[in-house]
Amino acid sequence: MKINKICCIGAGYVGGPTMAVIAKKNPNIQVTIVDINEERIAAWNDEDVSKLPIYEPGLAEIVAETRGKNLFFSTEIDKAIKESEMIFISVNTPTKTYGKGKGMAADLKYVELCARNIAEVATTDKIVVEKSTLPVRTAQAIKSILHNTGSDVKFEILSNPEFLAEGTAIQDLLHPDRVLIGGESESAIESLANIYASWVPQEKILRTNVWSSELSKLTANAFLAQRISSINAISELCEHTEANVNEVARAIGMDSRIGPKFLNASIGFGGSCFQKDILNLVYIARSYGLNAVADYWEQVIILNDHQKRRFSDNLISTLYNTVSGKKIAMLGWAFKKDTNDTRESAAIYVADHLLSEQANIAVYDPKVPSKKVYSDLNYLETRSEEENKNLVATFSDPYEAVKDAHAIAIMTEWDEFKTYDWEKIYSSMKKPAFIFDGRNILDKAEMNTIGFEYSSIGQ
Ligand SMILES: NC(=O)c1ccc[n+]([C@@H]2O[C@H](COP(=O)([O-])OP(=O)(O)OC[C@H]3O[C@@H](n4cnc5c(N)ncnc54)[C@H](O)[C@@H]3O)[C@@H](O)[C@H]2O)c1
Ligand SMILES: O=c1ccn([C@@H]2O[C@H](COP(=O)(O)OP(=O)(O)O[C@H]3O[C@H](CO)[C@@H](O)[C@H](O)[C@H]3O)[C@@H](O)[C@H]2O)c(=O)[nH]1
Repeated sequence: MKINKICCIGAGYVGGPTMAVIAKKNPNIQVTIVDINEERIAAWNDEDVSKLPIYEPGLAEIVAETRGKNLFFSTEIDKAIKESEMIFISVNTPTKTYGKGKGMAADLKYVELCARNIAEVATTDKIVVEKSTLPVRTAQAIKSILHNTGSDVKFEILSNPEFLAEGTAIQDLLHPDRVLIGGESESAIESLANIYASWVPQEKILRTNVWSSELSKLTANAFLAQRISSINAISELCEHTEANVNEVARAIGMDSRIGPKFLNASIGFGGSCFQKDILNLVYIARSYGLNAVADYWEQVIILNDHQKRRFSDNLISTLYNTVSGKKIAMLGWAFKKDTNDTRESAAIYVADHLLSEQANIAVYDPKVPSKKVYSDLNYLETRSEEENKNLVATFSDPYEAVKDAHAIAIMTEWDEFKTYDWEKIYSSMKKPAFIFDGRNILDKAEMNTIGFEYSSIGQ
């Protein structure tokens, strides 16, 4: 099928950047991104591209170049579905918070709503592309909804999982390691492959069956997260021996079979994907009675929770076993650098623990707005919104955030933290002045020379 018009349902961290790059690389295809969230669409349409709802290096430039030409953002979902030959479903698939599979399975209600919406309004044949991360065999459910409309409209379903990482989304999209397309219909697969072929070499476009494609996405995330839990497990052992986790990571990473990437010990991984997708994998394995498989992958999450808790426990015990009434400055709130996304950020859980110990928390993050910090904490429902308001303060100037603090906790590896005037910071803090570097970004010897009591992960 020749594709002239694409619709993407879901203007989020995946839909926005992915479609912007598809539009840039395919100027003859009209791409419309739709969403039920009016505020989000309005922000995508803001004349000032620095106000886009998502911060990603390079994104604003591409939106400025393509928006209004062949890239459009709209809330008119039905119209966009009707007009397009190809529809991407890129809505959120969070962990279920209710009913069967609560806390484990992926909640597919948004995906199902999209399928029903497409089934209801489509009057011409469509290729429907699963861009969201979905459990194995979800395409089957979408197919069943679409094929039972009673009309003679034909639907082909493809799985095309996205592998971009936030903070590097545009570079990942422009230079993907691979593009994965799972499907039954060769012509539908080639229609989608042609769109990517505008900039991705053919040998990097993999074609598989639908289920391999769906499972590959969950597996890739499980393997990546497993590496982090593995190095984090070793970091704890390093802290009890004379070993240094950075040196260990470097030494093992030079083995070409292991490789150097994704071996940074940390306060634990965050983000909207790793935990959700592994829990989903565990749930699927258990639902087939594969308990050994489920237990194996679940350990990646257990270790990650342990790592976050260990960080806050260590902070409290180092501060003479109490943080009550003490000011703890948290540098960074996003789950990683170069994004304004805070979903599952370790900072939220560390702050919550410290607040339960009656600490006063001062937060500075270069990209996360103040109201997001409060909404993340309020969402946990550990204490009243008023208490969170009283105990937590947010700052737009890092030097103000750290003033009179008993300790600094580095939660995100923002590059700017390395460039701060740490002598100035030291002189403005309470003494002894502690730094808990959850990202191993500062130089221990330099911090000790300034006078800080410096501790990091696995050193
Ligand atoms: N964030 C990432 O880095 C990343 C990377 C790869 C894959 N994924 C997967 O991609 C999917 C989307 O993730 P995201 O981070 O973009 O989510 P997101 O929450 O940022 O965006 C999803 C958007 O879908 C909209 N939406 C929900 N239901 C809708 C409906 N029925 N009609 C129209 N709009 C609807 C929401 O309003 C929201 O704006 C998830 O399955 C996720 O696992 C995410
Ligand atoms: O060596 C490392 C690498 C990462 N992290 C942490 O791990 C989390 C996730 O980081 P990253 O994977 O870079 O970002 P995401 O945007 O979550 O991307 C992951 O999740 C996406 C959603 O499925 C996938 O598309 C990507 O391929 C996959 O990397 C963050 O908290 C990082 O700080 C570490 O602690 N140590």
